[in-house]
Amino acid sequence: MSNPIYLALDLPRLDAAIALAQKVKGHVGGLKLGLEFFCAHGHHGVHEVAKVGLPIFLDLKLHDIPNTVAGAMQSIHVLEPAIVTIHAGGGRAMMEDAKAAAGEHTKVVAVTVLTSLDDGDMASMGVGGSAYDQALRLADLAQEAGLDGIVCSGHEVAAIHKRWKKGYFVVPGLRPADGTLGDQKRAVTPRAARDAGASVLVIGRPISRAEDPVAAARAIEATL
Ligand SMILES: O=C(O)c1cc(=O)[nH]c(=O)n1[C@@H]1O[C@H](COP(=O)(O)O)[C@@H](O)[C@H]1O
Repeated sequence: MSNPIYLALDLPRLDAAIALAQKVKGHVGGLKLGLEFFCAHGHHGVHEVAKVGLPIFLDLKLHDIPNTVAGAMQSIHVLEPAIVTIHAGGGRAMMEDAKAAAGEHTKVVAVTVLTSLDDGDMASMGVGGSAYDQALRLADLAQEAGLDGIVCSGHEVAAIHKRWKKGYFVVPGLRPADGTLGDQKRAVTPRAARDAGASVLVIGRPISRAEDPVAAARAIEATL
């Protein structure tokens, strides 16, 4: 099985992101470029990081009216990302149009409930039920819309897997057993997420902020 870890390169500097990717590339299976990186470096930055030679996950979390999201998907065709994120909360028509506009080899996955949110946040946003309930509802909607998969926490992935056998499941909010949570509220260990059926394990700060990122990546890889 190929390495399921995608390293989140949430760094403001292009040279630092490339240097980190080069260092750990033997211990991760792909590189995730998110909003911090894309807003700073755009297409040029993606092309530069792609030279490291690993698949690119473009985490743009698109969320707008269907026409605008479809246009954005077309604008990133040329980057040939392996994975792109949109928000399931944009609704079924938005997800359908995003998938229709995506490149043939790009997996389009919808974020259900961010791993930085918990049941209290659901209540404060007027969402009925728990974060778990909402993640399952939005995963069903993403499946109906014909997407490739979803992003969810390690707490829901097993239940969603049961309802969507061929889905592609991206799980962030991962922390080693002794890791610092930071802003993540629904965290599990990388091993627990993999055992629950995650296809992709997104890991950022536990590697990028470690004193020795290579040792941290190796240690996580060894638990899988
Ligand atoms: O779409 C994502 O990748 C994502 C969804 C989510 O619910 N939670 C989440 O943390 N992420 C991303 O996953 C990465 C997690 O980073 P760390 O918390 O540093 O491991 C960040 O780049 C987030 O943008």
